[in-house]
Amino acid sequence: MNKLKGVFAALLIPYDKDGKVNHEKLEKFVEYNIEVSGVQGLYINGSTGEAFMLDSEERKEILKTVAKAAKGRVSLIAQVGQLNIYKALEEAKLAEELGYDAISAVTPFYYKFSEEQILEYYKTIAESTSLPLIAYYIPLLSNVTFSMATFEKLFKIKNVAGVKFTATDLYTLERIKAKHPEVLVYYGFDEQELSAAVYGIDGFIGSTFNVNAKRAVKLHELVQAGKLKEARELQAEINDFIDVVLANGLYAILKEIIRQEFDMETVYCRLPMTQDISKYADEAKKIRDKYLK
Ligand SMILES: CC(=O)N[C@@H]([C@@H](O)[C@H](O)[C@H](O)CO)[C@@H](O)CC(=O)C(=O)O
Repeated sequence: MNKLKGVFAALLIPYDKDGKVNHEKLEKFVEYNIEVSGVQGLYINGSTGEAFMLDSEERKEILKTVAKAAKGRVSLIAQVGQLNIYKALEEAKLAEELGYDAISAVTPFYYKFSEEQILEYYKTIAESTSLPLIAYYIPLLSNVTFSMATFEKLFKIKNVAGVKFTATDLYTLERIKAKHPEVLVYYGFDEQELSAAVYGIDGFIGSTFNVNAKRAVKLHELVQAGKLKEARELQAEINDFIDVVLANGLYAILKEIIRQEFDMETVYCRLPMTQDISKYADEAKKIRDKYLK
């Protein structure tokens, strides 16, 4: 399970102007994450990958390209959750065949599913492969909130090994870790890494780790060593960076920073996101020079 601990970037995806995934540039994005940013793992087809705007074939091709580019250097988690559970099962099977270390699945959204229906969704996906499954809990975007009782039922499902906890309810976070030390818990708000790390959680999954993972790894180490004053100072340094990134356009700035590293042609976001991010180039260069050199 150690392969599943640490700092994972929620991988950004370079799209072309026509909305197609640019796989040649995607390999570069993977290279940058591993060799420059210093990630310990990659979380594929999550929110940051704009994956909920893709069809299953596009998501499968991304899983293949990332596995090929990573060459076993870092751990890989494939997010397969979606409303079409049959496609989720296909993607989960593919991830297992490609040698991914785990699968993950966002809570089913849009329709008001009952607790029983949500647990059945997780059971169906979890039993479809031998891989550990990390539930992707993000009430902010999914509109699905679990009680502690629901989390307890979720963790009883065979192969459910953890939760990617992207919420500010640190009371529940602490209760999960205190009552289920065997469950892998990842925190999802990069700007609050310190607040979660003190509860002894296992890892972090986030967008800014595509370019700033080294600091997140260091912050985790400082907390584990009990050096909280230094950890607070580092979180402040990280948040100075996150402040300007959020103020300018999260995905745009982060994608531009990677693009500039390899002097690649323009990359895009996927509609309905703001597609053309080239106007952020100057700001991204300033941010990169100030915070990432
Ligand atoms: C709502 C959201 O996008 N949250 C991000 C954070 O990394 C977030 O971008 C960061 O904390 C800056 O606010 C991640 O939790 C999302 C994530 O891990 C994913 O893309 O699957």
